Amino acid sequence: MDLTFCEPQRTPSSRSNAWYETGVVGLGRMGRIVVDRVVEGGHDVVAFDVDETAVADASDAGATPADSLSELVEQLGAQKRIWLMVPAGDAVDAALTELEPHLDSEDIVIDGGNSHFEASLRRERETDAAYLDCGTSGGPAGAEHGFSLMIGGPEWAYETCSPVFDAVATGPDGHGRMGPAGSGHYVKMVHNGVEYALMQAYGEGFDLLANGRYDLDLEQVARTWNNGAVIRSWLLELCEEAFREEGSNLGTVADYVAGGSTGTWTVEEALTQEVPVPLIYAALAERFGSRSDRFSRRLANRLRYGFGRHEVARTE
Ligand SMILES: NC(=O)C1=CN([C@@H]2O[C@H](COP(=O)(O)OP(=O)(O)OC[C@H]3O[C@@H](n4cnc5c(N)ncnc54)[C@H](O)[C@@H]3O)[C@@H](O)[C@H]2O)C=CC1
Ligand SMILES: O=C(CO)[C@H](O)[C@H](O)COP(=O)(O)O
Repeated sequence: MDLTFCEPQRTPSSRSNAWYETGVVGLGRMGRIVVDRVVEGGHDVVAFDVDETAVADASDAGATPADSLSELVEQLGAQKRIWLMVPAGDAVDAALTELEPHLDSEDIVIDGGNSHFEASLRRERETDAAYLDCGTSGGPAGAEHGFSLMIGGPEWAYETCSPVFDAVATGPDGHGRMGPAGSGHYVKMVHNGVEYALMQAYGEGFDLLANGRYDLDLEQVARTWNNGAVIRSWLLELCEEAFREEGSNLGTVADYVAGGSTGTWTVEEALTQEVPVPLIYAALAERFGSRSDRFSRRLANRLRYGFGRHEVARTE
């Protein structure tokens, strides 16, 4: 396995450990939490989103509003630190393209979204600023306790931004520099693969309990497991919450799971590295399989008739 990413050769002409202002771009579910926690941490924030209402709300929460990216840059002054929390993909490139004429090697851009690590490597090469790829975990629930931040990029930039990472994360232990450019988003990609597999494992266990020999209260099972059991976890607490709010049979919750991009990247990378990840792949396949009638199951149904004259189950 050869995963030798090059450390960026650029270094700023002068370093500063002082924290100035943080620009936050993208004020949705996650970006707004970044704003709130940075403000609560005693730092100044300049906030921009293409959605004017989101900017006004962030302003009410103590951020300085910006009507455009160029206004955000003007308000930040020298040594800009800009945290992108926009959807992965085109929105990141669009923001960077607009920011780029205003950036130099003293500036730092943090991408806190779920970007593919190879896109982050490209962006790190293309920008004049120091680029930190920051995998973010904790979801909107992180508003209260903070996120877990997995960060890749130059060490000086990571150290410079540490006060703000302390504020956005659960604390100093809630963030870490994983390594050079790309490594933050690489670790987050694998994190999401693990997330898929854990969700699948809990799902299968509760499926058997829901359809097994006993009439069980699954909220009670989850609560009991969450108190001291080997398999206790935050995802299991979310299972407990789901059964409490939806009932043991999950009520009207559909047999359909959206998402899938980060799990797909994990499986693709595992194939490239020839590392077996059968659980993560199975979880991803189950997710894809939830989106339509399973052709493979329908064919198996018909093939049993072919070889054994077993009755074919039909929809009508
Ligand atoms: N929601 C979650 O649980 C988690 C999300 N993430 C990642 O964080 C990133 C943001 O996710 P969310 O906050 O959930 O998305 P969201 O959809 O709630 O918010 C995205 C915000 O970005 C704004 N936006 C889009 N393009 C923009 C642009 N060019 N300039 C300025 N603003 C722009 C939108 O108006 C919106 O307010 C994504 O990459 C996501 O994958 C990471 C971990 C957990
Ligand atoms: O990163 C996350 C959690 O850790 C996000 O919630 C992400 O959207 C989850 O991935 P998917 O949408 O594929 O389920």
